[in-house]
Amino acid sequence: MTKLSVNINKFATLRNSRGGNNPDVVKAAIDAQKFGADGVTVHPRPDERHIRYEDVRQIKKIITTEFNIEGNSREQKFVDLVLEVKPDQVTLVPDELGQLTSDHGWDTIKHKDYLKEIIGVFKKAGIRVSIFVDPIVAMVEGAAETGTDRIELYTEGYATQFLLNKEAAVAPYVHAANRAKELGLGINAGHDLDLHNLKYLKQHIPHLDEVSIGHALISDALYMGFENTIKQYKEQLA
Ligand SMILES: CC(=O)[C@@H](O)[C@H](O)COP(=O)(O)O
Ligand SMILES: NCC(=O)COP(=O)(O)O
Repeated sequence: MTKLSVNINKFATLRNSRGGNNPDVVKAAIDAQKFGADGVTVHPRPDERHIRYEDVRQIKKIITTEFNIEGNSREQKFVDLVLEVKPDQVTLVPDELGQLTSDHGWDTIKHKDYLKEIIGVFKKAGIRVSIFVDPIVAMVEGAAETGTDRIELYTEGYATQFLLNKEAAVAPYVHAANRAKELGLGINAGHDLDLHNLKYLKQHIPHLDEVSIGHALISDALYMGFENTIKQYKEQLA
C-alpha cells in the first residue's frame, strides 16, 4: 500500500494572506484524516510564510495518522522543533534561504558526513528519517550510506516531463527506486504530483511507501471539495 500524506502548507498560505485563523490549519489536518488521508505533511520554512512553528505543535496534538515534518535541518530552530514535537517521520530537504519551494535533492556524497550525524540525532529520538533526493542512482547509493530509513524522490522532473513523454519521465525514477529497494531503503516521493501523473508513477513503482502531495491537491480541492479530492487521489494509489 502506498500512503497518501496530505501537505497542508497551502491552507496556511491562505490563512496568512489575511491574518486571523481562516482557514484553520489544525481543522485542515483533522479533516484530511477524517476524509481518508493516511498522514499529514507540513514543511515549515524559516520565514514561516505558510506553516508556522506553532502550527506544527498544535497539529501534533490532533494527529491520529502519520505526521511527517519536512524541512531544512541546517536550521537549528527546525531541528529543535522536530525533536520537541517528535513526529513519525522527518524529511530532510536541502533548502536554501529564501527559496520559493524545494528545487533539488541532497548531494548525498558531498554531504555524507553531515547527513550521518544529523540523521543519527533524529533516529536516537525515535523518529524515522527520510531524505530528499534526485532520481540519480549514485545519490541513492550515497543515501544508503547515511543511515537514513527512507528516501523521498524529488518528482518535479517527472511531473514536468510527464506531459511530453511519460515513459522517459518515469525511467530514472524506476531505476532509482529499484536501487533503493535493493539497498533496503524505504521509498517516498513528492513534489508536483497530481491527479494526472500519480497513477502512472504508482504503476511503475509499486513498492512506493508514501507520497506527500500539497499544491495540486489543495488546488483541486477548491473545485472539487477537500473530501472528494482526497478520495480521488487515494483512488490513483489503489
Ligand atoms: C519537499 C517538497 O517538495 C515539498 O515539501 C515542497 O517543497 C512543499 O513546500 P512549499 O509548500 O514551501 O512549496
Ligand atoms: N514532499 C512533497 C510535498 O510535501 C508536497 O509537494 P507539492 O505537492 O506541494 O509540490
